[in-house]
Amino acid sequence: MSNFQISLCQTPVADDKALNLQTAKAAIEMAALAGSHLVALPEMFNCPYGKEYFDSYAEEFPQGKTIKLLSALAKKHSLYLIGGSIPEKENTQLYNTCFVFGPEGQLLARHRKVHLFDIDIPGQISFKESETLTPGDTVTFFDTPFCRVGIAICYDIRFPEFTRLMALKGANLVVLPAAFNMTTGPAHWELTMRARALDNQIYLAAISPARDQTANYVAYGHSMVAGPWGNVISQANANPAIVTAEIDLAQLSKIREQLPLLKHRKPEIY
Ligand SMILES: NC(=O)CCC(=O)C(=O)O
Repeated sequence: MSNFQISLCQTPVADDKALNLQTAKAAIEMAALAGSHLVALPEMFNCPYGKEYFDSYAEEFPQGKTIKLLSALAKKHSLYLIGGSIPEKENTQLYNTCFVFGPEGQLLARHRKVHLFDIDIPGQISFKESETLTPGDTVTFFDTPFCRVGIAICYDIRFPEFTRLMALKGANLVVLPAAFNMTTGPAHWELTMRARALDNQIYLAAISPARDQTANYVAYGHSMVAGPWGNVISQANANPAIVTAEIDLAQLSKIREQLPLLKHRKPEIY
């Protein structure tokens, strides 16, 4: 099969974890009804994005409430469910983790954010994930009957080598649960997603929470799918939304034949 449909659920995130789960469940159900084969949620979709929240919202695999819900929903709707990310606890460590479940409800992948978001732009935004979170250390994929899918989380996308590795290992789609902010979002969100898609001639799907101006960390929104030509296929604004797009693998192959960027690399020189 060379075409399949994906949906990105740009859900709002509240302080109330149970409400966040209800919101995610309703969005996944809508995406399933729309006929999507793969559905994805935003970064930290069950928890406000702030280091003071991570520990109390964190869950352990496999018994965590969010984790069990994601597995059950993937099975119920028989789809690939990329569970955004949640704070995950293992022993005493906390991670920013994406759990991926397949159509039988089975765990297919677990990506722990590798590049922690530690930035300081005076007067605008300061954030230090490394004060509470431990980084992961793997490049993460899973296989579907459609194509291989790579997973990264938000700031991971800033590092071109990371996405390039996924493309070289055969990922045709990279899914990125993310939460850019109101400083870097307008400046870099679309540019970065399109650049990673174009350089690697892949589809790139980035999913943000909806914007909440009253939150401590205001997410940019604008969940989007970029294509292998570097084009924007579909993009939300800042409001809650479900972004649906067709992934056309024949088109991807055609672009790679006509403009064989990956074949023309000279790694022996660089
Ligand atoms: N949650 C994150 O990793 C935020 C990354 C971000 O905003 C950026 O500009 O990069």
